[in-house]
Amino acid sequence: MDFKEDIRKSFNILLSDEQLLKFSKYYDKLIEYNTHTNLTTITEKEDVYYKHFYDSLTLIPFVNIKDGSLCDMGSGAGFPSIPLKIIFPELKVTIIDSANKRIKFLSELVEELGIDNVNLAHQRIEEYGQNNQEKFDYVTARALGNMTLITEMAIPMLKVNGEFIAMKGSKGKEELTDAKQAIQKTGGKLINSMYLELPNDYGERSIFLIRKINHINGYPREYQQMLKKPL
Ligand SMILES: C[S@@+](CC[C@H](N)C(=O)[O-])C[C@H]1O[C@@H](n2cnc3c(N)ncnc32)[C@H](O)[C@@H]1O
Repeated sequence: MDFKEDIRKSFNILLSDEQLLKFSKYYDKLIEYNTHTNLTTITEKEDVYYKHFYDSLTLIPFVNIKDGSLCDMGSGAGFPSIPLKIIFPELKVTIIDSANKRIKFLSELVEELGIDNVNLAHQRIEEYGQNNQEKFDYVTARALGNMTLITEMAIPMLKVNGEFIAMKGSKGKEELTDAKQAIQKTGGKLINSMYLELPNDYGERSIFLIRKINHINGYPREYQQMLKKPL
């Protein structure tokens, strides 16, 4: 594996020794913590580097995301926001996750990596979103769930002209078709759809970029309502 060279080739980013060390510490911490707390089923070093770290960075060519505020919904063990923060230290990151064990892991991780400006919210996204409207420049979601639901959660938290980046697997296209109404009703507009393959046959991915055009009040609704009557 030549992670540094693959990042340079794919994203035109030359990782410093310090950044490489942060990824290495991230890997070690994830594996050590995973022995007592279930964080990921992917544990082989090369798999973690490509299926988690590299994959988290695939949005870089499509979004101008070097600084500003980013909210990562359902970040789990920190994807995509922590790899992005290692590359772009100026980003102000807020992570929302309802699983306390993941928030606890992340709080130890950011301390050990020595990264600042990461705010960890142990809360349900839709509750956080009701109280934090028009707040972020970017919202990300990777492997979080149904595109219609995550659109309703994400767009209200964006500032007007902010961007929602939804990171999906190989079946993203069908989900996007289902989410067209949700995008429109929450004041968003699909700007770009990207379909890509990870290196070394690690799989297909899709990334959708949705810009907020208007702020519409009343979203996100209560979770049960979102499930019962998807937009
Ligand atoms: C499948 S994991 C994906 C984690 C990570 N984004 C990744 O790409 O590996 C989904 C995460 O979202 C969190 N989650 C799911 N629904 C949520 C909600 N409504 N509010 C807060 N967290 C939620 C779960 O606790 C879990 O950590």
